[in-house]
Amino acid sequence: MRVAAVVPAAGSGERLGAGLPKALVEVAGVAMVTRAVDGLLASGIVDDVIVVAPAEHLEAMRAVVPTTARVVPGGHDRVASVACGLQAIGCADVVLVHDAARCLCPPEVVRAVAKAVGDGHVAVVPAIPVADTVRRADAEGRVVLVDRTGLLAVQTPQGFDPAVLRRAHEAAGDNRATDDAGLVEAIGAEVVTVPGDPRAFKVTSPLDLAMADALARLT
Ligand SMILES: Nc1ccn([C@@H]2O[C@H](COP(=O)(O)OP(=O)(O)OP(=O)(O)O)[C@@H](O)[C@H]2O)c(=O)n1
Ligand SMILES: C[C@](O)(CO)[C@H](O)COP(=O)(O)O
Repeated sequence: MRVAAVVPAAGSGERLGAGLPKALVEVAGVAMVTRAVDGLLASGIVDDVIVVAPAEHLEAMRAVVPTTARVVPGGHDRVASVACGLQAIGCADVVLVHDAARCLCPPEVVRAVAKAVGDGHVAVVPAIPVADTVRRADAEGRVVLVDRTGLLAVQTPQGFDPAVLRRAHEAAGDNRATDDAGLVEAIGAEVVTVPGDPRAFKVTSPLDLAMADALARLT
C-alpha cells in the first residue's frame, strides 16, 4: 500500500500572530512543519510527503523539512492549498492530508487512519468526543443548548481514496469547507471516524503554542 501525505502549511497564522508563517514557528526549538512531517514519517507507513508552503517562503520551508519531502506553493485558503498539494502527488493508494499546525499528532493516529482507508473506507477522520457543553448563538445573541451526544471534534491527518479526494476537490467550486472530509461528504461519499488523540490538537492561538511547547518538552 503506497501512502502519500499532503501537509498544508501555507497559512499565515493570523490568530497566532507570530509575525511569520505559523508552520515555521518553533515548538520547543523545532518548527511546527518539521514536527508534523517527522510525525508522519515516524509512523513508518508514509512513502511520499508534499509540503504546501506560502509562495514567498518556499526556501525557508525546504530548509526545515527532510530533503525527501517536496515543497510546493499553496493557495489563498486551505482548500486551495490542499488542491495544490494533490496536483503534486504521484501514484498512491492512500492520501493523507495533515495540518502542519497539528504538529504533535502521534504516529499511531497516522497508522490508524491509513489502515482504515486500506480496509476500504474512502474517507477517514480522526476525532475525539467534545468535552464541553455546547450552545449555538443566534443573531440576537441568545444561546440555545445543543445536545452533544455524538458530537466529535475532528482532527488531522484525514485519509482518503486518492480518486475520491480528487473528485471532491474538482467539485468543490465555492465550497470552502473547513476540512477535506467536508468536500468528500458534499459529493455524497461516506466519511468514517477512527479515534483521534488530544495531542493532535491544532496550534491556533498563543495559548495553544505554549501548551504545545510544554507538551513537546515532556516527551
Ligand atoms: N491558505 C492556507 C491556509 C491554511 N493552510 C494550512 O491549513 C492548516 C490549518 O489552518 P489554520 O490552523 O487555520 O492556519 P492559518 O490559516 O495559518 O491560521 P489563521 O487562520 O490564524 O491565519 C495550517 O497548517 C495552515 O498552514 C494552508 O495550507 N493554506
Ligand atoms: C482541518 C481541521 O484542522 C480539522 O479540524 C480544521 O477544520 C482547520 O480549520 P481552520 O479554521 O482552517 O484552522
